[in-house]
Amino acid sequence: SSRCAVDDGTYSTTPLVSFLQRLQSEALKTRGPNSFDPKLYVDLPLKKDLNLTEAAFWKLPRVNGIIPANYLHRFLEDYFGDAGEDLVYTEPEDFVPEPERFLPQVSNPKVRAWALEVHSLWKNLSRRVSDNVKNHPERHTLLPLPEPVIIPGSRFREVYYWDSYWIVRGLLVSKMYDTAKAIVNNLVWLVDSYGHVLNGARVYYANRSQPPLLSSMVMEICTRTGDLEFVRKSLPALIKEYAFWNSGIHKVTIQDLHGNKHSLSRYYARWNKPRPESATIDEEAASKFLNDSDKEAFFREVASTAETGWDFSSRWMSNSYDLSTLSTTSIIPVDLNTYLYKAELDIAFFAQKLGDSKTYKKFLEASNARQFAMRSIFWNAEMNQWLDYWIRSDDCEDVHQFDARNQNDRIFASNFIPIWNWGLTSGLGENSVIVERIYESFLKSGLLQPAGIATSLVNNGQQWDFPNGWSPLQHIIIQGLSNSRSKASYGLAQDIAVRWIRTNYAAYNTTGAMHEKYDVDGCGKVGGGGEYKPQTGFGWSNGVLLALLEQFGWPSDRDIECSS
Ligand SMILES: OC[C@H]1O[C@H](O[C@H]2O[C@H](CO)[C@@H](O)[C@H](O)[C@H]2O)[C@H](O)[C@@H](O)[C@@H]1O
Repeated sequence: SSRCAVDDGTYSTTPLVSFLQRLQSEALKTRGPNSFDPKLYVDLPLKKDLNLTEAAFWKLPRVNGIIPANYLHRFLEDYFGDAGEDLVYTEPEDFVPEPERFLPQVSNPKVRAWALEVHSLWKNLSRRVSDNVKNHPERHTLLPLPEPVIIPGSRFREVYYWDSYWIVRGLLVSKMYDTAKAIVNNLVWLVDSYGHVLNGARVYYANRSQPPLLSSMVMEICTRTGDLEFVRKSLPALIKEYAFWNSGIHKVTIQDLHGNKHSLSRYYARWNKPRPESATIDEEAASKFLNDSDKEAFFREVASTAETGWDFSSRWMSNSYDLSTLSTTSIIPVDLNTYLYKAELDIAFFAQKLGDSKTYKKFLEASNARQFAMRSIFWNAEMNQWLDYWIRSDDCEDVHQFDARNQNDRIFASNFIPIWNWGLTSGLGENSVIVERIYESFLKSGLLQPAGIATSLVNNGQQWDFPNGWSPLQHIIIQGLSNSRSKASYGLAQDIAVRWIRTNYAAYNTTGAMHEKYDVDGCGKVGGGGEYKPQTGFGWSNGVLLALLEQFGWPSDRDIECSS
């Protein structure tokens, strides 16, 4: 990992988070590692003030340094509410059981009935922040978002940044425009308060963000509703968030072989300690590092990987099987820059609509520059894919010199994320030829599996690796393939959508739930691996399912069951 000195303005933690982390570590000693979820403890709301709670905690008896289980249990009951209790159920005001003209192209009765069930799941995932949080913010790690929220589900009891994009996509299919706007308004509130959208709406997530898709949410809502007033209100936050990703530690300058200097962005958390929500796990993982500065560097890589949304994946490791080789801050990622290119185009579009020609021009130029940069640094003409670029760990220069050997030629779904925006291929050759090459490259990559697109080809037990397939990645690549204007590519998009919908359906029938991730190795299999138990609910999977059903429909004579 990178050892270059960087002034990153590392975030300070709050007394509440420090205390809850201490509680988490004591609870692990008492309860043992089986089924232990460290996040639970940092989500607990306090019933009384922190000083009273801490005083009672220090008075608890310890036997051989361990708090006895019955004492811990009583302490938790007396001093804390349940995790998640600070968000209360609320019926979304714009929810109706069957919206008018809901999925008109889905005529198969089984699929229709299921789609309506998935639509009704928005009610399960709908919450508002309880008044307790507004009255006593210092007793909660939850942030007091002003408007109703949709959560991913299960242990993810709070709003997440990039999940929200696919939740918005699904809400738009469900015609829940006000709920979709409320989600964006909450994220705008986070930008106003913190200067960026947080990984999630908890104080312990303030040290990092997640893949930046806020402008894309505004764009989808604007396209559906034509609400320019909503765009006008959101635009300043989009511009402010853009600056966060394009300055300071997130900005990287690299000079290509022709002497052109390019500005690209990377993930970089302002944190070099264990993640509070997984502190016991991070401490254990870091125990193999002997000195403090190596530990700090490792914790920084861990938190920065959480910022990527791909936590964790061989994509960020120099040794695919060894988490201690995480090098995220030394990687310039293809997907992040694709999202930022999209943000530049979105902001330019909004500015033009609102008559702000200066902003329009500035962001259009920025998008052209990033297009050029991505072509120069990421594109690999032999593989016909875009590859993440690794900065060598001993390269501490302000301007890095491009070296083609530093492109990471391992195969990941992210190597195809730029097809979300075919504008990024401009300058790569004649459009239909390049589409054909990328299409062939994708087919040969090994990523396409019986039940969808695998995240990578490495089966190392990490959740953003083989054999897991994730809804957001399916959706982006399907969107890209279907937007290429090539018939073959559209056919492939539809084929992947059918595989994905079938596997979601089969798993729903056997487990009664929508899942956070799926195993694409076979139809109906749910995903696994990683540091926490697989979760259900699930915001982005519901959103992607509804969006795909809207785009491709489901005719009455097409089977929904897994084909043998
Ligand atoms: O608690 C561990 C980590 O959990 C989150 O990451 C995963 O769930 C998120 C919500 O669905 C999703 O956005 C992310 O892509 C998943 O990997 C959280 O975002 C991490 O910061 C956290 O450490």
